[in-house]
Amino acid sequence: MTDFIAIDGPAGSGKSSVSKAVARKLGFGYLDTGSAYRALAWHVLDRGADTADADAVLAAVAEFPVRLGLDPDDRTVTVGEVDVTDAIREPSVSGAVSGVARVPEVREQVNTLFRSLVAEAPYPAVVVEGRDITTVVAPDAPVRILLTAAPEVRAARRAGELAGENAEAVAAALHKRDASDSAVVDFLNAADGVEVVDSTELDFTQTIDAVLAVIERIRGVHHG
Ligand SMILES: Nc1ncnc2c1ncn2[C@@H]1O[C@H](COP(=O)(O)OP(=O)(O)O)[C@@H](O)[C@H]1O
Ligand SMILES: Nc1ccn([C@@H]2O[C@H](COP(=O)(O)OP(=O)(O)O)[C@@H](O)[C@H]2O)c(=O)n1
Repeated sequence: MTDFIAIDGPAGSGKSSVSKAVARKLGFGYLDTGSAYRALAWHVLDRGADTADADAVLAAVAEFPVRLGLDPDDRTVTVGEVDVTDAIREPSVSGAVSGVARVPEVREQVNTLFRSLVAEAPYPAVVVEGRDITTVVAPDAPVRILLTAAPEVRAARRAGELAGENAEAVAAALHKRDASDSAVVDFLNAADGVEVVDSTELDFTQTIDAVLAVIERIRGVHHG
């Protein structure tokens, strides 16, 4: 059985970059669950529909040929024949994604996909990051981490990535998305047994080391 290393947290807390680095370091797979929600939002928009329309979202998810890899060095995402890797990071998709994430049938369908990708993974473990991995997708995972950082620090990191975008607009969009998303699943408070890593005062390398320390401690305890 492939182990889940479950990591949740709000936007810009470092989930993707830190999880990827940890997976590389340990020779594990990496699954960015947010990219599935983003790809579905892209798919809804591509069909000329609105993600606020739950019926349109359900129609789109019924025909949603998404492909996600587990290689931490290849973040390619495709929908059918279309490579959407870059398009799903566009502000238009970020602004629309919470609409698809709030539809329960969508969550069930993508969760089934995530569990089967991990079950069939050619890795001893997969670092799976998102919002509800520690609580819904893999509540029994041996390692469960909530990665947090102060809101202004998260907004500044995301604005730094989106060069050319207005920093205040990026911050406002990020906080609005967190508010919508946290009404669906709680990723601001750690569930019982979930370890908190707060990266507010840590640089990137220190954050990776903090996550590795949690994994090594828990897996060390489990496997002697
Ligand atoms: N501890 C940290 N210190 C400084 N920058 C960081 C830290 N962790 C992540 N970053 C940077 O912040 C940005 C957002 O991180 P990302 O991994 O995309 O977050 P998330 O997946 O949670 O939205 C990236 O540019 C990343 O390199
Ligand atoms: N497990 C997950 C992962 C993402 N999502 C949704 O997908 C969106 C994009 O997730 P993401 O992880 O790519 O976002 P960032 O934190 O990278 O900005 C979130 O804003 C949520 O709406 C979710 O609902 N559950």
